[in-house]
Amino acid sequence: MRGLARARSSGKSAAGGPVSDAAPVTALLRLLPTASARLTGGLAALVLLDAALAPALTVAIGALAGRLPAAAGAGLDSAAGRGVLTAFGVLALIYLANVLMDPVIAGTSTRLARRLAATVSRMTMRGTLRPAGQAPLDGPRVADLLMLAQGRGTGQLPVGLAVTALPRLIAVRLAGVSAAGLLLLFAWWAPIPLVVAWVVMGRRQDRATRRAADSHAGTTTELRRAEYLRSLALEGAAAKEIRVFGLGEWLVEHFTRAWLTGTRELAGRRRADVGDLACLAGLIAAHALVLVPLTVAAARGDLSVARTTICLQAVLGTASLGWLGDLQWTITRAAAAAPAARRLAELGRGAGGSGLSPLPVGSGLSAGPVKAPALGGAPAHAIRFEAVRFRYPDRHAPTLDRLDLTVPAGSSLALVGDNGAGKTTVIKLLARLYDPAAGRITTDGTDLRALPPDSWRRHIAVVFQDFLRYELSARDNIRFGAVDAAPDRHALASAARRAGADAVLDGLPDGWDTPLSRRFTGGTDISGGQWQRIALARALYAVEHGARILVLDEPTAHLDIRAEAELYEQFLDLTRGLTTILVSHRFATVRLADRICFLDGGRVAEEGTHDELLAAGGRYARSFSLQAATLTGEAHA
Ligand SMILES: Nc1ncnc2c1ncn2[C@@H]1O[C@H](COP(=O)(O)OP(=O)(O)OP(=O)(O)O)[C@@H](O)[C@H]1O
Repeated sequence: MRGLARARSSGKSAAGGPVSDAAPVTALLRLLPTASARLTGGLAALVLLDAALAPALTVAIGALAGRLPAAAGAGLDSAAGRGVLTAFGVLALIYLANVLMDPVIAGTSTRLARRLAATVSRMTMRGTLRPAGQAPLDGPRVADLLMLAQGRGTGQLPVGLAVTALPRLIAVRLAGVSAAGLLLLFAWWAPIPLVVAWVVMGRRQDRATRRAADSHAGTTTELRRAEYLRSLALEGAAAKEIRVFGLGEWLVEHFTRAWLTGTRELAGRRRADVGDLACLAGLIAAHALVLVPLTVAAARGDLSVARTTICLQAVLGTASLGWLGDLQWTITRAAAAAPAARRLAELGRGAGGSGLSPLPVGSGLSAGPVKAPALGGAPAHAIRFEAVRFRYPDRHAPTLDRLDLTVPAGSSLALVGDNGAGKTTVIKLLARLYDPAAGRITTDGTDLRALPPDSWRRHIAVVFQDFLRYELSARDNIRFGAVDAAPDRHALASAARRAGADAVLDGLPDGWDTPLSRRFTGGTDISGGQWQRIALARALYAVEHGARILVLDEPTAHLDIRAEAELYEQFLDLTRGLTTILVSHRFATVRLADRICFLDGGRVAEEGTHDELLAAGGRYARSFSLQAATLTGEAHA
């Protein structure tokens, strides 16, 4: 939230783009019609009606009280008595309407709250998914916004609660306004001191609430750490490691520490100071200023019983213009998701928002969509990295530094190098998750930045090192390789067979429909190697639908020796006609490639076939011998 506060003062979104500056409640009010214009309109009408009933009730009580003295001795069948009965009847009707309004308003606001929660999630998801590149999503500021938009800030309440509380707040405020108006029955000046005193007091306390809300949200980096540690303990993914390494107590302790640090400012209660006491004194003085002359006028008979009763109720009613404690607190804390969602919804909008750079001026190519290269967009000749320089935003040193690399179309290239050499980064740049800071990447001479990222990506099928294990059906896991295409049973079966995933599917209780997670009914967990085959099948399904560049980042990492050997046997079949990039530390895998590049210091240090590189006796040859010696040693042991 500190990021938000800074962004507010600079007129920029914490998420990067320019957005309107909106306090939580204002942002919430703007979102409501988006959630449902019909329900918002209906709710506004109900709230206005409800607000009108409050002064009507006050007046009806006054009218009844005013008729009671005349009817006291005359009996109910007298004209005065009938007047009392009529006044009572009207009062009862207004009261009944007042009582009935509550459930109607509650029902309408609950329906609107449901819609709003969906709208906030939709805006957040769309905004987060919009940037074509990954850069706009990196960093703690977006992480803070995401947490707030999901209602996971500390002490934050579900956004729907703001909608259910808001009508009550508005009704109470309007009742305060009408109470102030009724005081005009006594004197034109009577509302002024009470309204001023309550409004000043209310604003003061409201500011203090906002400060507390802002300060607690400002610590979200620490609170996110706490949240992360808690989720590690409570969610299944880390259960094995936590037990094996005995991390349980460490997690509990560090969670507690992060939580307490993060919430310290929130926990610190505000003490009453001189300003508070002055406000209180002003409030007492304002009441005295009105009540004393009101009582005197009533005692002198200058004010009728009915008017006196109405005015006394009205004096008490003006308190609704002041601080409404829990109600305001609830709304402020629940509405915090609204500005965060609005800011996230702006992600990726405007120049540079995609996180990808436009084509440099003078490059000779238009920045708009260009005619796709031959073979439906896949390279017919080569993909080239030309003097590519790239640095991650939070890093000082470049990860790639004047990297020159050629991948001839239809051939396979292996990237090797030490941990952190930049192999995966090369893949990310090729998939345009990031763009180079300098240099360019071309496909048959066309700069990738001249191609719409989405259509370029259709030509690429990737099995990332940390590929996703979707907790969905096996079919969906594979179909996601070409999600826009109509599901094609033959293509699915062919991709599964080529990836060696058919045996995995045969073993599933419900075949293709089995959810690959025990968290879902009928679901099951599968092994790391089996997941790798499913991920490979996903990439091959993309190939079945036209992708011509296949990227395999550590394709054999989870495979057993037999499965690895099988992959080698099938390698030519799997990659035939494709431009293939292999990233691996396993030289047995690497040597299958037509050419091998050894990355070091952000550029290509050695390049050639396996035999050429061995003959050169450089880093590749030394790494290969080391691995071979280790494996031989293991075999002899
Ligand atoms: N999102 C990121 N933000 C900041 N730095 C990153 C990010 N991703 C990678 N890096 C850094 O960039 C460098 C290259 O990482 P990369 O993942 O490309 O290496 P790699 O050669 O694939 O490594 P490995 O063999 O360990 O998989 C590393 O120093 C890494 O810490």
